[in-house]
Amino acid sequence: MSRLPRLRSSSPDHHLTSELAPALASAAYVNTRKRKSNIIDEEEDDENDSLNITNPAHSTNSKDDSNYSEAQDKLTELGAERPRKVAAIGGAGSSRPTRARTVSTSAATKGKGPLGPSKTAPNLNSSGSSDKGGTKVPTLSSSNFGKGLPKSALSTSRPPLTLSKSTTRGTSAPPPSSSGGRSGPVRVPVTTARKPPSTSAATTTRGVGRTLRSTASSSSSSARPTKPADKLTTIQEQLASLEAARQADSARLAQEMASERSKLTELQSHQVALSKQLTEAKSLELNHRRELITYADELDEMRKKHKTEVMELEIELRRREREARESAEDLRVTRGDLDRERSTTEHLRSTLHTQAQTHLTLTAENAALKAQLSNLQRELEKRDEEVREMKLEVEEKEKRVVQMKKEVFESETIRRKLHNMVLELKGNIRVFCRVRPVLSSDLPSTASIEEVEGEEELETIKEEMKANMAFPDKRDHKEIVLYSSSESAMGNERKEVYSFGFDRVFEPASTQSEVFEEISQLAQSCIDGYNVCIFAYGQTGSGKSFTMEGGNTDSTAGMIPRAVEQVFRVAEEMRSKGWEYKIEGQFLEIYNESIHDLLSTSTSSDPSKKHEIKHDPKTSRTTVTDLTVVPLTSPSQVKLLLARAQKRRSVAATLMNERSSRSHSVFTLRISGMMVGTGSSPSNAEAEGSEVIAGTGETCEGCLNLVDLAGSERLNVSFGPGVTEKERVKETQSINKSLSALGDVIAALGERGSGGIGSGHIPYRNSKLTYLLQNSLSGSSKTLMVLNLSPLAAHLSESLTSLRFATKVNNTQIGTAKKVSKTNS
Ligand SMILES: Nc1ncnc2c1ncn2[C@@H]1O[C@H](COP(=O)(O)OP(=O)(O)OP(=O)(O)O)[C@@H](O)[C@H]1O
Repeated sequence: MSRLPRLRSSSPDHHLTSELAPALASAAYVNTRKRKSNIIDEEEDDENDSLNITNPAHSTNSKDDSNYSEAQDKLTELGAERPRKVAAIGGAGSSRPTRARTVSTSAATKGKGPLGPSKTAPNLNSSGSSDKGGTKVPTLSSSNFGKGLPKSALSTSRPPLTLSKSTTRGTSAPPPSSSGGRSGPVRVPVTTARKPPSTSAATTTRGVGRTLRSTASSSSSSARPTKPADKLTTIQEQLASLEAARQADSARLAQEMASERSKLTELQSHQVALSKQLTEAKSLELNHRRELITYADELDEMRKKHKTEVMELEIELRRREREARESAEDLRVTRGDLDRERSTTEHLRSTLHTQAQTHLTLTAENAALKAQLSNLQRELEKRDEEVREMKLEVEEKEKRVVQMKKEVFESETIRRKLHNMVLELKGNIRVFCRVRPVLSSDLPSTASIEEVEGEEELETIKEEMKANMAFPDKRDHKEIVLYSSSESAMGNERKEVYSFGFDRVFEPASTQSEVFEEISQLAQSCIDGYNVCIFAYGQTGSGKSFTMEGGNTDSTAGMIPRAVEQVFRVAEEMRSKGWEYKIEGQFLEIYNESIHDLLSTSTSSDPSKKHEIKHDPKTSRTTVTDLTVVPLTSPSQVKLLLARAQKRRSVAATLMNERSSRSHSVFTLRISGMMVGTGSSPSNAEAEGSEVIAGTGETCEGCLNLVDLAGSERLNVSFGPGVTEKERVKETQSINKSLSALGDVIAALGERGSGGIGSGHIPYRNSKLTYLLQNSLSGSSKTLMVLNLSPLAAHLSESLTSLRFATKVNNTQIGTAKKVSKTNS
């Protein structure tokens, strides 16, 4: 860049223009004259054709004028072109030469810019159009022409030549630049400036010819009839004047041609010199342009490099700024952390202070605790000593427990013996008497409850219905007295008193639990391995079923559920004493001397099933074939069995009406026990942790029979309307047979026990009932008969019969009961 001014100063415009202008002007002039001469020749030919007049002088003048004009244009062009090129180099700076030339050309065409009209253009005076004068010849003014040309070329004594500006040239040539401030040369358009003068001259010449011809023709046409000779004379005069003028011009032009030729020679030598200078200038310009290109390339390179560096610096700057921001953020965070750390440190200091105080306190407490610990250790040692002593004591006591258990076992055996002795002393067959209360159902239909107004009246009626009974033994409850009055044959009232004594008499107000309290001893005997048989004897409606089965509530539960409950309870108690028990139950009915299974799950009784009674003399065990035997695991299970049996009896009752009153039902509870010892069985929970007592293997099997006998009445009072005579007779015979057989068996047992006659035979086989209860009625069993009595006076006779039968049984000595047991040892 710094070298550019130097280039501009070394090539000033004015210097190059002053050197080139003369040579260019002469060269342009020669070329222009050559071309112009050809054009003039052509125009002269045209004029000669139209006028048929040959005028060499005029031809020469026209050719010279046009050549001069063209040379002037060429000079103008050359003079304008050189400064333009130099100006382009100096002014454009970095612009390339070729490009500058192109721009200059277009600008010259438009007549604008540095290549506008040159200063020489205004010097070309236009001295009017040839159209006006018609004969005016264009002249070149020497004063104007001298500018821009070498003085040597203009110093000729050539007459002033006035270049008449034609209308065509004036309108087509561009006007002088209005920007006047520009000092560059104005280029005259070459194309338009070259031809119009000659064309104008030719046109003028041709116009003159045509004018002459038209004038001649018009004058000849108009004057011919009048003065043709005058016209011809006028024309000849004009021709003469024209010829004189032409000759003068020819002479002048010849002189000028000579001077022009010498100028041409001089100009050619100048042209050669200028060509050399031009070549040198071009090479210099080329070098400068190369340098410029090189500098421009270097400049571009430097600019790119600079731009790259600037960009890198900007990136670096942004990176530094970002790092600065990050550093500032880190600094802020670090300050925050530092503040927090300071506060934490403060807090820790205060905590440390507190901890130090706490440490002192704890140290003091620790010392105290150590002292306390040593005390506790001493105490612990003392306690350990005590524990050891207590362990020894426990061991001693455990030994005592084992010893006591053995004593319990032995005492249990003794208890059983004593219990059995007590029962034997009481008698192996005992009789209880129970009188049921008067029920609302006992009231006559004429005195139903609804009709009875008050409780007292009801009680009064009940008292009136009662038989005259008394229970004089208020201490032992063993006596019942019945009073009856009858008329004798003489008509006198005969009062009779019947006193009966039994093992226990239960008044109407007695409860189920009071009755069972006496019976429970027999249940205990059953668990101990004795066969027990409990009868409920009495007329229909006397309360046999109530006594044996009872009601649905716990308070009204009968002997069967209570006995079962007690058996389970005692069996559980005996478990801790080394005894394991298995309990089974069966429930059958004897009706018309045939056995029916009341626990069968079939809906109807199978007549094909014949239940037979079998006795095992070795085990003294009685079994009934095809009878359902249910293992019992809980007392509540018995209630379900009783309900099932009741259901089957109800089904049978629909067929035979009140069959329960006309049949014997026997519930048998079979209890099998074994002395397995303690700890030998996982189910013996109480033995865990205690010393194991080996089982003796002793077994026992008891059988508890709870019998609800058929109604003992011998009259047909309770038979229903649906019972046929034959059935009635058969039922009555069966009941009488079985009950009398029972009485016979008891009587036979009594006789054998007392050593009387017929002691050898016991008629068990006379009825199914006695045969079934053979082992429970023999001397090896305990038998209890509960006599149920109706309290009603209407049933007094039957009550007396029952009391007499019971007394007979009660007076029987069956013998000594035997325990059914085996000992492995
Ligand atoms: N001690 C009593 N206390 C209250 N009610 C009783 C008592 N004894 C019996 N009964 C009632 O008397 C009625 C007859 O009793 P139950 O059916 O037991 O007589 P039964 O002798 O068994 O007659 P059947 O021989 O016809 O079976 C029943 O309604 C019963 O509830």
